[in-house]
Amino acid sequence: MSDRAETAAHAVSPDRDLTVARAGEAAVLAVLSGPGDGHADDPVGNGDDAAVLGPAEATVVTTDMLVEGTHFRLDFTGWADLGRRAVAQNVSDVLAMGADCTRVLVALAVPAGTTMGQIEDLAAGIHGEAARSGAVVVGGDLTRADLVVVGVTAIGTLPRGARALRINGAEPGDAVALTGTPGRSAAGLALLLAGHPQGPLQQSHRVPVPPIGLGTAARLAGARSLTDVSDGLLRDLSGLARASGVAADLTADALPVDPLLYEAAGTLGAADPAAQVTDWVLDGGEDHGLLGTFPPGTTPPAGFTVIGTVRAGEPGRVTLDGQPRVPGGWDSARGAN
Ligand SMILES: Nc1ncnc2c1ncn2[C@@H]1O[C@H](COP(=O)(O)OP(=O)(O)O)[C@@H](O)[C@H]1O
Ligand SMILES: Cc1ncc(C[n+]2csc(CCOP(=O)(O)OP(=O)(O)O)c2C)c(N)n1
Ligand SMILES: [Mg+2]
Ligand SMILES: [Mg+2]
Ligand SMILES: [Mg+2]
Repeated sequence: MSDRAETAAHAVSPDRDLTVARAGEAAVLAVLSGPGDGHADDPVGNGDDAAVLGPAEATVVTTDMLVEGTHFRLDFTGWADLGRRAVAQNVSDVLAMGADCTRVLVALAVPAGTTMGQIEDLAAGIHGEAARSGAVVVGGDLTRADLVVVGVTAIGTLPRGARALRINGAEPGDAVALTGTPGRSAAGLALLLAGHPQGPLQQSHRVPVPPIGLGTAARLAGARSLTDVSDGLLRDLSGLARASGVAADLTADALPVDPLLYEAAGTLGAADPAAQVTDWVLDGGEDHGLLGTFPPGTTPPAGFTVIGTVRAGEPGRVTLDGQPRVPGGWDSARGAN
């Protein structure tokens, strides 16, 4: 079979000249993922936060890149924070399977003029964040490029017999629950873009803090589904709901809102501060909180806030106080929506 024919076998877009930006993330990933069923031994193939390689090993594995200009700017983020963030956002996908991270590999591309001091700072961030997560660095790659790219592969383990927490396990009647306060990273980026370099929200943008241990805690508490919020609360909840074949209803009053977001909206002179805060909370992304669903009769672990419920309905549909909400957030092929 020619390369062309193999690609066409699982391509969803008939138009080879379409740009990725026009096609959108879902179409690009459908082509890149191939049949997507994974190896016959694997409890979870590609398509979730991380794959689970089986049968007996139950090894969880995931990879995410940080690309200069797309995910970070070196005038906003120092090298140590960049290293921490690259590890943290990958650990987050391991936690989201109900697992703990044990090992990471780091693929690094840097311009020729990068200094050893910068590499030392990057390494300190990488190893520091790995240690915080209970993981060690076991490999990587180094090459020269015009832009800085930090690609991390994170590996975790699930105890023998433990079930992975998928994005497709939510059922009507489940409570929807979230860790942390969403929107901090997006508000921090807005402040940085407006010329305010220092502050707790800006630091949350530079380095998200995934809740180590809470993926496992959610699994032990009986969670039926789990993901991490990288692209936006609404977008990631809608994706989980679609994969589960259910709808979800959020209650605005139940959303945990960091008061610093109102302060940021004021600093930025937002015309409608409350609307700006809601936008950050619902569509911000990059906070890497854990978002999951818990069946009736279970209690989400400390650190989770219940923000809504799952019901039978159009798969992926999300409402806020009864009103349908179209997710904004981030599409990896397009950028911001
Ligand atoms: N280049 C690729 N080839 C194959 N699968 C991919 C590729 N990029 C992403 N995927 C898969 O698509 C799904 C969504 O990816 P992504 O949006 O990066 O997940 P996350 O938001 O959890 O980091 C994941 O299951 C991932 O493994
Ligand atoms: C300079 C800059 N511009 C814009 C953003 C906003 N941003 C970039 S990627 C992203 C979403 C997450 O990225 P993605 O690669 O889709 O992560 P994944 O879902 O794979 O974990 C957001 C909100 C940013 N972090 N930095
Ligand atoms: Mg994820
Ligand atoms: Mg990813
Ligand atoms: Mg991710």
